[in-house]
Amino acid sequence: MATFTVSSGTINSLTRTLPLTKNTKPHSLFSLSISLTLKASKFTLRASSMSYDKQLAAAKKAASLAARLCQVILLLIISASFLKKVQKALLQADVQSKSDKSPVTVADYGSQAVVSVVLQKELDSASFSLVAEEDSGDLRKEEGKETLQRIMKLVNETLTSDETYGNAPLSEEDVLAAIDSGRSVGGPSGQHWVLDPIDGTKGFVRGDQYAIALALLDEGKAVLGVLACPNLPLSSVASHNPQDPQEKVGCLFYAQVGSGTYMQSLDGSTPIKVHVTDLDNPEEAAFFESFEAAHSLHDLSSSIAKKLGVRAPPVRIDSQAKYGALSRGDGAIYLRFPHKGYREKIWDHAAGYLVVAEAGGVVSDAAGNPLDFSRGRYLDLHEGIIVTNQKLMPALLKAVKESLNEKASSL
Ligand SMILES: Nc1ncnc2c1ncn2[C@@H]1O[C@H](COP(=O)(O)O)[C@@H](O)[C@H]1OP(=O)(O)O
Ligand SMILES: [Mg+2]
Ligand SMILES: [Mg+2]
Ligand SMILES: [Mg+2]
Repeated sequence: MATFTVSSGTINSLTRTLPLTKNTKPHSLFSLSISLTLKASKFTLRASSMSYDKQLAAAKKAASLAARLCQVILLLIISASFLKKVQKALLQADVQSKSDKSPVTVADYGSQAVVSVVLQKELDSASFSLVAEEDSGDLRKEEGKETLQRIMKLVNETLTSDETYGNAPLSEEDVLAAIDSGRSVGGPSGQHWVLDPIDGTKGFVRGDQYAIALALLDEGKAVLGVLACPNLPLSSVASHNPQDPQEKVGCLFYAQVGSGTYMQSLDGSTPIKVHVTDLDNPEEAAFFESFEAAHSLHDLSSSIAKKLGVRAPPVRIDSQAKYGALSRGDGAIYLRFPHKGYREKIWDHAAGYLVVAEAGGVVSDAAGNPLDFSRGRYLDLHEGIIVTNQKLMPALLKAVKESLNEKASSL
């Protein structure tokens, strides 16, 4: 039946527009089979989980290739510290500052261009919509010319490393256009890709954790989430020994709505299904927070952890790698409380959200409301974001509420 390829979002909008009157005879509608799907929520789920396989394959390919580009640049940046002054200065030009003072690198731009090109090559580019962090403004300026050439070279090398793309190099203009395809404003209808080409740029530049985070929204809901975490160990972060050269790093997490979360190595091992921890005693919980104190109030997190009775110190890592690590049970709680005035963006959470939700976890704002990705480029939130499993969430919400009240009354 044709409706098997229709997503639940499309079914909802179709049924909204069907001319249903009290005289409508069930058999007269093109598909009262569609209205049956509304009753049969199981079918709707199956339809939605079956519908995104092609997009998932494209998203995994795009994120893996972008990760390859980032790791090449990271090696150069790290080795720059061993090079002579001139080369060092050249490579430091790879890291620049945006108007909001946050860093951006040739890898952020290159990753965004690669993901945009791969998705458009693999899927129907006519209906392509991408909400992404970077834009080409600075690269179009006179002083951005050299950087742009470098990005173009890196993007072309990355794409030709995949034999399916042959050898048709992109021009500077193609690269600029690919980056700027990320200017979509998203919203509640239709399908939109959501990309953070490097989430955790500060971690990337330090050689620590970062992620390429790619999600697909359908009718405002996250239906696919892919997180490539090139520096995340394949084993638990809790037992990871960074001095051990035998320990493998490079994880690819992916989730499709209704189908669970899987992890494989970035170099292509067999995927394994992952699940959040089933811990119910907060005293044994490990909790994640930002490495950067400027990104999240560490004092507030420690007050919450104390109320819960958490004994272990926080695990501080950059980027949505925290969502990936939590989805496989490396830790039980992730707390994020940005400083006043900071507005969270959808690309910083959409992929991580689905990876955790499909692994059995819960992601909400500090008041317990689900995250709403349908409102454009920003997330409108109450205070912060909290993530844990179903069992720990009630106690966590209570501790968060108490700590926020204490903070408010101390001001
Ligand atoms: N002042 C800020 N407060 C909160 N988050 C921020 C701030 N500045 C940048 N970010 C974003 O926070 C995320 C990383 O946070 P963390 O590693 O602390 O979880 C990144 O998405 C980063 O953007 P970017 O994607 O540019 O790195
Ligand atoms: Mg940034
Ligand atoms: Mg980010
Ligand atoms: Mg980013």
